[in-house]
Amino acid sequence: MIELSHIYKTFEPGTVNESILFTDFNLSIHDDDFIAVIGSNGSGKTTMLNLLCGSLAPDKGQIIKDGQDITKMKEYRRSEFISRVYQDPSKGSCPSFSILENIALADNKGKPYNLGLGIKKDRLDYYRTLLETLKLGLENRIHDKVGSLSGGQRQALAMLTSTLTPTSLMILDEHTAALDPKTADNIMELTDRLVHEKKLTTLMVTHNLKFALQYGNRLIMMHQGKAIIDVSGEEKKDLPLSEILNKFNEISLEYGNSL
Ligand SMILES: Nc1ncnc2c1ncn2[C@@H]1O[C@H](COP(=O)(O)OP(=O)(O)OP(=O)(O)O)[C@@H](O)[C@H]1O
Repeated sequence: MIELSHIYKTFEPGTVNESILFTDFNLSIHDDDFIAVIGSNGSGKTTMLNLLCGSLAPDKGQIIKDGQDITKMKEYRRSEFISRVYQDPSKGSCPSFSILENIALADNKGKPYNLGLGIKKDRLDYYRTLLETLKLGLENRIHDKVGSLSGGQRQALAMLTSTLTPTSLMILDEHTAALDPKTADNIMELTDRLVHEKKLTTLMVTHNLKFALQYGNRLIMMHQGKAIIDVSGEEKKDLPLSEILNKFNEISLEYGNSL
């Protein structure tokens, strides 16, 4: 379990641009959670992910993993057990490396490794088998540079590489937002399959309400640094789209704009 406990975060405190975002924010992510996070722009979704990954420190509060306080743990150390797939497909892989090199690098995350030593035949066969599961024909292109792949292909590869080694939390940061609708559907199906096959604890931020309702066991809606909806199980399954749209309308009305 990973917890954000009594988190406070203010940006640019004491200046005219001061922005108080989190005031005693709490979130417990359980091991069997696949959480879809939705919310208005500026509601704090990315900041929440950054706090979990360690790219941002809270002003007050703790981040706890399985009872251990990791608040002060550096981001690179947390990356050993937290993986993140970004909105921009170019962020999840190295374009000047081949597909094979990218997979080998991910496979050897945290281990002393030298690309010059080469990749053993049985490992190569294993990587090909993994690539076959993506059903994109990438297993026949293992020596192609990743920079030559489409956004959808790169995102599929990023999903594969980020789940190659055991991970305690997979963070999906609007990972389908830059893809066309059909490719986004395919990546979501792949995501769902990997989450279930590997029993991944997953936190997915999305602006796609269809995906948020269709996938995951839990749905959280953020607004102004608070979780204004947090439903799971049957309650999530029964949640009508109209209720979410009404909430968005209420939020929007606060700012003087109805949907
Ligand atoms: N580094 C920063 N400096 C100043 N303000 C920031 C910083 N990062 C975030 N904020 C502010 O915190 C608030 C929440 O931002 P955040 O990016 O977490 O929202 P979000 O829910 O991810 O939005 P979006 O859906 O637009 O991506 C916003 O008001 C934003 O301007």
